[in-house]
Amino acid sequence: MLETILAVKKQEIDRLFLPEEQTFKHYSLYQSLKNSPFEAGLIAEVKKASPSKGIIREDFNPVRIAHDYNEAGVQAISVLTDQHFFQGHRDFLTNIKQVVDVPVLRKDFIIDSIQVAESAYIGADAILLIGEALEAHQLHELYLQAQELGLEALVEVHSEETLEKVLAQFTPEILGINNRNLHTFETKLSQTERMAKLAPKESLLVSESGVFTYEDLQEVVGYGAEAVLVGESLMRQQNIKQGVHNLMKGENA
Ligand SMILES: O=C(O)c1ccccc1NCC(=O)[C@H](O)[C@H](O)COP(=O)(O)O
Repeated sequence: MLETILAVKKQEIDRLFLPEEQTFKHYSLYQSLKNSPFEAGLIAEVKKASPSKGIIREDFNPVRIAHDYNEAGVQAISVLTDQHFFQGHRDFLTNIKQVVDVPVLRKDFIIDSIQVAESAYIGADAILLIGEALEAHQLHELYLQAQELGLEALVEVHSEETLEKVLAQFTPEILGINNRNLHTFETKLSQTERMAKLAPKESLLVSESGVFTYEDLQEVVGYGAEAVLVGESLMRQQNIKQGVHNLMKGENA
């Protein structure tokens, strides 16, 4: 699946145009996650559909969802901007940026410098860079480009092999462990346990995918995660604010 997504992404890049320049207020993802009042920082995702689950939320108003996340006290909002596989759009991010005062992460498959520039143009505070999608030197170049443009990067890896490859090049400030294997879609929270042992102490560790409940949150925090990235579980909640509360504090709190 990852190869298919990247092949489509390359075609999109050939047709990509930059939108008009706008000014946006910036928020730091790292600082926001570090200062979370919960047991871990929460990056709450705006995600209508996915290759592994199909449509996740029929009643999908991205700005309303992001507004509710913001009111619920999340530390950051992740916005899927990929259209083809996730039914996202880059305009979702720009529109969301107008109504929230937390950092906004652009969730897409970034493999080219023009997409990093585009991310700054559309108002992202941070971008996702996927270790499995890039050579380590390319990833580092895009990371440095993002920094020059005032963006942070969440550097995501799934396997030990990819983590070693990235760390041989540089130490990311924010390191995501994706519990989902992007080739098979198998998702195990124990991936965070395995990978946390190899992660540098200096990196802020984010556990991504497959976190559904407060018990799941406690499990990955126990493995060393300082933040979680959650999509499906929150997107299936009718009441988003209650969903954030239940996830971060437990249903009986
Ligand atoms: O979610 C998918 O099916 C997927 C498939 C292929 C590549 C990436 C995919 N997801 C991106 C993500 O990393 C998740 O949206 C994110 O970590 C949240 O996961 P979840 O809480 O399990 O929705």
